[in-house]
Amino acid sequence: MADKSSRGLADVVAATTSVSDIDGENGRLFYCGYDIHDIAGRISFEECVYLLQRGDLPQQQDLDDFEDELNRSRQIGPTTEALLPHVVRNASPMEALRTLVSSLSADDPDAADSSVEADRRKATRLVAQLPILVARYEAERNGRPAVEPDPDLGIAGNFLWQITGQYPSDRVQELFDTCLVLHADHTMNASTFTARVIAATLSDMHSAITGAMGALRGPLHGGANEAVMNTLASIEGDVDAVDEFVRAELSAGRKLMGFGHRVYKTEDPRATHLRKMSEELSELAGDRRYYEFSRRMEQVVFDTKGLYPNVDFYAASVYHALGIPTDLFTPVFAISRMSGWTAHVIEQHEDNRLIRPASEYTGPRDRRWTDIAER
Ligand SMILES: CC(=O)SCCNC(=O)CCNC(=O)[C@H](O)C(C)(C)COP(=O)(O)OP(=O)(O)OC[C@H]1O[C@@H](n2cnc3c(N)ncnc32)[C@H](O)[C@@H]1OP(=O)(O)O
Ligand SMILES: O=C([O-])CC(=O)C(=O)O
Repeated sequence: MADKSSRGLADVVAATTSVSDIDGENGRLFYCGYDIHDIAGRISFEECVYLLQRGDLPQQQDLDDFEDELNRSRQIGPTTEALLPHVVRNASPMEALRTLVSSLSADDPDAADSSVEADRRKATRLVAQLPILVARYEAERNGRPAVEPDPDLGIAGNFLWQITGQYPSDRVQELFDTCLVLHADHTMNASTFTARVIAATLSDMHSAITGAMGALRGPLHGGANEAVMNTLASIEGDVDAVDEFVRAELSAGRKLMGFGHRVYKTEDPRATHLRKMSEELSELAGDRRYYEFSRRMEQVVFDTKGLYPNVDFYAASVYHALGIPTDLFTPVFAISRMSGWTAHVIEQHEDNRLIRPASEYTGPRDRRWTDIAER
């Protein structure tokens, strides 16, 4: 007989992993044993991807080789190229990207192979291809040719260059790079769990990642960063209007996106970094409005509900200050989380068992069939 169900699988250990770990009571996050406070701002996103997918930080030569491999892996195949204009016309960014990511398998030489070596090659390609797909989406919907990636820039710098058309300063590149590091992995969050469930049927990497994209999109998960920005932008007036807005939302029983977390009982350690980055980038952009609104909102939500901001909260004002369009915020999350998802799929395939939990039946029992004419 199975244990009683845990609503939303809270506190259920659904997998073993050596990719990341969280101490929710003390607000700590670790990637492969490294404290996020120790590595954020010190390792590049490329190093972080290497760490998550291979378990150790790279030596300089490993990193150089890995960066070369990423640069060579950006190309989008003909199937996805052909599909791109159609989905851009008819679908919002996360819908379009979910479909485009799925289509990448059609031209992937390792599509049908789920060996560790093939999974690693596909993981590298997916990490390199997704930022290009987002940039291509943005160019296509604005009816302009895509900006070519600059070989001197890393993933973070290139993305900003391709999206905004402006060459980012070293400091702006560093800050966005740190954002990508901060979002890279987070144990058994909903999208990673989805990816692992799919991988555990011995399905392929692209199927698992397509499912993860679908799970990330929801506003209770990665979609919250876009919702936060829409909330901030909807508040009219000066910073004092935030108090009234928050109280009205909470007393109407509505959730404020960007607050609360299933695991953290204290501040999300990623929010600590993003808050500082939001202030610095707002200064650089010469517009502190959304940073100050965010600070006030954080204070009022804490005073009224005792809730802390999660990773999505300050990400909103950070991405806005970087000039990223609001509906690309969740795609940016996906660009980063691709590193964690792919690492988990590799880990699942390396030591697989089908994931098939039990359920607790709550419907009626012992019913008797009656003919349709008599129901
Ligand atoms: C990358 C990420 O995915 S981070 C999370 C991004 N999502 C969001 O920011 C959406 C807003 N937050 C939430 O909906 C939740 O806090 C979640 C989904 C993150 C966590 O959910 P759960 O652990 O299931 O908590 P649950 O939704 O049951 O909330 C517990 C209580 O706190 C309240 N609560 C939780 N979050 C919020 C919020 N953001 N605003 C207002 N109230 C909240 C709930 O209403 C509930 O109150 P009740 O017990 O009086 O009914
Ligand atoms: O862990 C979670 O449930 C959500 C989260 O913060 C993330 O995926 O980064």
